[in-house]
Amino acid sequence: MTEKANPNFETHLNKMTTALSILELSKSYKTKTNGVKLAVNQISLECAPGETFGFIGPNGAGKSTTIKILTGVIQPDSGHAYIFGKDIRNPQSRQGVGYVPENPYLNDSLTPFDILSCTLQIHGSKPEQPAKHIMHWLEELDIAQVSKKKIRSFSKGMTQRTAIAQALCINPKLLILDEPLSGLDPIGRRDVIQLLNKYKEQGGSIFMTSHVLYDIEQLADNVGFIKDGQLTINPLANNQQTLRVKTRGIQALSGAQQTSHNIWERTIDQQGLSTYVAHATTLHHTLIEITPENRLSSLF
Ligand SMILES: Nc1ncnc2c1ncn2[C@@H]1O[C@H](COP(=O)(O)OP(=O)(O)OP(=O)(O)O)[C@@H](O)[C@H]1O
Repeated sequence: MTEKANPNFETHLNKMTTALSILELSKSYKTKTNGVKLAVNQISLECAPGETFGFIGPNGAGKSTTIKILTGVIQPDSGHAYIFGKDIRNPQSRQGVGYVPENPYLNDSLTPFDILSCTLQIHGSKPEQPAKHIMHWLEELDIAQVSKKKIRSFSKGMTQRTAIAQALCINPKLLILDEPLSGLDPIGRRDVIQLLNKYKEQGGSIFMTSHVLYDIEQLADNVGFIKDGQLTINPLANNQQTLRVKTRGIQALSGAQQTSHNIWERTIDQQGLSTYVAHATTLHHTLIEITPENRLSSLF
């Protein structure tokens, strides 16, 4: 596509400074009953360099469809997207972009070492000592010991680790991650979150989906909530933090639920906290804990 053919050319020029920008992107599918399903409905968003954008929404909301468009797997019906100012219709835009798909498919006759080696070549990435560089990333993902084993013998978690090493080894200018933590055990999840935070600290940009909202809250600077193909940016921006208060006592507390014997829990906003705790104390309750509620979960 030429610049002149793009009706949003002026906006496009402004987007040269963003890691990712999406402008009124739409995609529909034909349904089995000859109908049309609008999977992505005129969505627009921006992810600045060095920013992590969390892209969340329920099953079937349009997340993977958006990611497939960005990664060139499918074409949009209309709209535009740019990676560091390059139109995604140009495959060059994806040079230097690390991608972890949902359920990564890796050629199972290859080894992690082969896969990272091919990936470096495809992206024109030329580390000084390629073998050492590859082993560094396999060590970071804790799969160095199986670097020469074929993927076909791997568990889901090991395959996922290989896909993440593959995305990171090119020193990516942008990471596009579709459920990157799925299939990982708790230690693996913690390690990968640490790696992603390190990548962020070094100025990396991330566009990611996750059903684990806690992970998004840990990593994302901005959040987009998509439902039925429609996107809301930072849906909780003006909401107050809510808190979960747990107390122990015999008497019932108004608004609280008894979750086990003599244990009472209630979600409350910050403003109401002191009154509620004072009320609980009057009724001889002991405060057990106050924890921040996962605010994003309230969107679902
Ligand atoms: N190839 C396809 N053909 C027809 N419909 C499709 C196709 N791919 C996705 N859809 C439909 O488009 C909508 C969006 O699907 P998509 O996979 O983008 O959702 P998602 O947000 O990634 O969901 P999940 O969280 O379950 O992965 C859904 O209604 C889905 O059934």
